[in-house]
Formats: sequence, C-alpha cells, structure tokens
Amino acid sequence: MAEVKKIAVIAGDGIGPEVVAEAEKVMKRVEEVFGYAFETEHARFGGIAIDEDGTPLPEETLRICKSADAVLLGAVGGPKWDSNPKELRPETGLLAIRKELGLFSNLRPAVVFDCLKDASTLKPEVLEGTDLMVVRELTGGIYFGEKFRREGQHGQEAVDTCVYNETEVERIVRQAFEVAGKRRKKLASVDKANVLETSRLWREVVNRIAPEYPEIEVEHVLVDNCAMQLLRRPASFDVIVTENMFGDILSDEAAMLTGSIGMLSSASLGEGSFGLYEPVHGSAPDIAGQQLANPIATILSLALMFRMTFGYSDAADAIEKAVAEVLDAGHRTSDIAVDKSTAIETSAMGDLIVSAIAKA
Ligand SMILES: NC(=O)c1ccc[n+]([C@@H]2O[C@H](COP(=O)([O-])OP(=O)(O)OC[C@H]3O[C@@H](n4cnc5c(N)ncnc54)[C@H](O)[C@@H]3O)[C@@H](O)[C@H]2O)c1
Ligand SMILES: CC(C)[C@H](C(=O)O)[C@@H](O)C(=O)O
Ligand SMILES: [Mg+2]
Repeated sequence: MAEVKKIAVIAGDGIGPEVVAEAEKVMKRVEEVFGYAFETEHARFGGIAIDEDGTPLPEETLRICKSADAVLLGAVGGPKWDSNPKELRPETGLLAIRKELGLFSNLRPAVVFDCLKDASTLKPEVLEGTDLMVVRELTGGIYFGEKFRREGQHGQEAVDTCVYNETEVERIVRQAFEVAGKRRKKLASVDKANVLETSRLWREVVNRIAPEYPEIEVEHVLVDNCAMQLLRRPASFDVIVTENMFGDILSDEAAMLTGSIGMLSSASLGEGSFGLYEPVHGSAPDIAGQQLANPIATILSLALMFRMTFGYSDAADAIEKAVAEVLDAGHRTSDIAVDKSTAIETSAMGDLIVSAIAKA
C-alpha cells in the first residue's frame, strides 16, 4: 500500500470550484490506476472566505495547508470584492498564503501542443518547437514592498516600493539554473537593468552565479524586448527567470502561445518538496458557473504536483499523455475551439481526460 499523501484542496471563487472538481476526478483515477493514496482536506480561501469567515486567509486554512504535503488551488477573486479594503481582498489572501508557505519560486511551463497551433494567433511556423518555462520570483519585489498614500502638492500620491535583497535574488536564480540544467540548458534572465536599481542587482547576481553553471547559456533580456521576442521567436526560449511582476505579465503573454490561459499550469515551491499547485489563470468571472472553463491548466498543475512534490512521474506522465490524446482526438473547450459550436463543457473535458489515463 502506498503512503497516504495529504493534499489541501482550495477551490476558491468563480471558475475555481469547476476546474478543481475535474482535477479531483483525475486524482481519484490516479489512485485506481496506480495504487497511490491521497487524503484530501478542503479549505475556504479568497472571496468565499471573506464572506464566511471575514478574512481571505482564515487561520484554519493556513493550518490545513501547513499540515498537508501539497496544496491544490483553483482561483480567487471577482467583482464582488473588487472595491473592498485591501485586507478584505481575495488577492491579498493569495499573496499572504504564498508568503506564509515560503513559496518563493513559481514555475510556469508553456508548452505548445501541435494540434492547438490553430488556437493561437501566431503563425504555426513561429510556434514550432515552443516549450518554455517561466521561473517567476513570487514573494518579493513590488508586490510586497511598502505601499502607502499621502497628500501631495497635486492631490493624493500613491507609493509602491520595489525591494529585492541579494538572498532573494540568489535563491530564485539558482533554482532557475537548476531547472535549465534539466532542460535545454538555456537561461534568459529578464530585467529592466537600464532603469531599475533592483534589476541592476538582479543582473549582478546572475552574472556572479553563472560561472558555477558553465554548461548553461545565459542571455540578459530587457523586459520590454522580451515581451516582443516572446511573440517573434518563442521557440528560442527555454527557461526565463524574472522578478515577481515581470513574471506575472510575461506568463500571461506566454499563455497565448499555447492558445489559451486555460492551458497554463504552475507550481509554487520553496526550499523543500512542499508545493502549491494552481492554474495561472484567475477566477474568470465572465464565464463562471457556466461549465465553459477549460480545466486543463488545473489538471496539468496536479500532474506537476505528482512529479515535483511526490515523485510520482508515472502518474504525471500518464496525465500529460491523456491530455495530449484528448486534444489530438479533437476535443476542445470553448477557449481553444476554432469552431465554438463544437466546444464541450468543463466536466466533459475532465471526463475524457480521466478515461484516457492509463499505465504506460
Ligand atoms: N491565482 C489566482 O487566483 C488569480 C490569477 C489571476 C487573476 N485572479 C483574479 O481573478 C479575477 C479575474 O481576473 P482576470 O479577468 O483579469 O483574469 P482571468 O484569468 O480570470 O480571466 C482572463 C480571461 O481569460 C479567460 N479564462 C481564464 N481562465 C480560463 C479558463 N480556465 N478557461 C477558459 N477561459 C479562461 C476568462 O474568461 C477571461 O476572459 C480577478 O479578481 C483577479 O484578481 C486570480
Ligand atoms: C491575482 C494576482 C494577485 C496574481 C498575481 O499577480 O500573482 C495572479 O495574477 C497570478 O498570476 O497568480
Ligand atoms: Mg497573473
């Protein structure tokens, strides 16, 4: 009997519960096919927790996450809470959970499935061979710097500060070198060193560490240029390492290489094997509750959990293969369907993937 792995499951808001439900079906199927055992504990987080507990990140939720081996998260947020004070914003809870759990490294793979090239706005020949990984710093930078308002000469002033220390930069940069070493050995460090002091420090740290990884080819790319090159030569990128806000923006851009943000999975990691796994997308209030959401990003996030936290590569490979097979067979949710009239619902996509999961 396999050791029981504890997974904290946080559905969240909007399409969160819809996509997480499909990932939970996949979890059950993996238990049946591979004999692994998972114990899940559900927790409230985000907008729903604000409504029921008066805070986006209840103590109980944090306790459940800390006592688990890994966390599966859907998405949080929505217009209902958009004008709340910042302590009562779902997004504030998201930043708090990342910080509390020490998840400084966010891996966001963007892989273009051959059969989905028609779902992208880029030409198929530009997309050919695109398989990149954004390594985003997740617990520092402008997201976590001091923020305040003050009265200025021209009315209210708002201040956001961006701070990075060498230790924070070094640990994420080392992670990225390690990731690149297991891939195609190319690292693009993305910054704005022509303007920002934090970026100058970032670049110095990358240059100091690079000689320790002589097998990795390093390029420095300014973030504005990177945004452009991602559309011009996406296949030339292997690993992109960058600070918190640039990584947020570039990963949503990279999503469109794959056809939809509904395809992009992520792993948030710290020093140990513990991780939080969530799709890159948000709660998509515009399509919530209609079974229109693509569950693949969440299902692929679960595959990342199996591979990275539990070392269950057989199950992770089987999930990824099942997703590829279902897409190859022509099944599409609306976001990736060229002919929208043929699109299938969230749960139908989940069911098809579940049925396709098999031992190699
Ligand atoms: N990690 C998170 O929980 C997270 C991430 C991003 C945004 N958010 C929050 O989500 C809310 C909505 O944000 P937004 O609209 O800017 O971004 P979003 O990612 O929720 O949606 C952007 C667009 O992509 C579509 N989309 C997103 N996921 C999809 C899926 N799985 N299948 C099909 N289409 C999908 C949406 O319908 C929408 O048109 C905000 O409150 C935001 O703060 C949360
Ligand atoms: C909702 C928001 C706080 C979050 C972020 O910016 O990190 C989201 O955009 C993401 O990419 O996970
Ligand atoms: Mg984002």
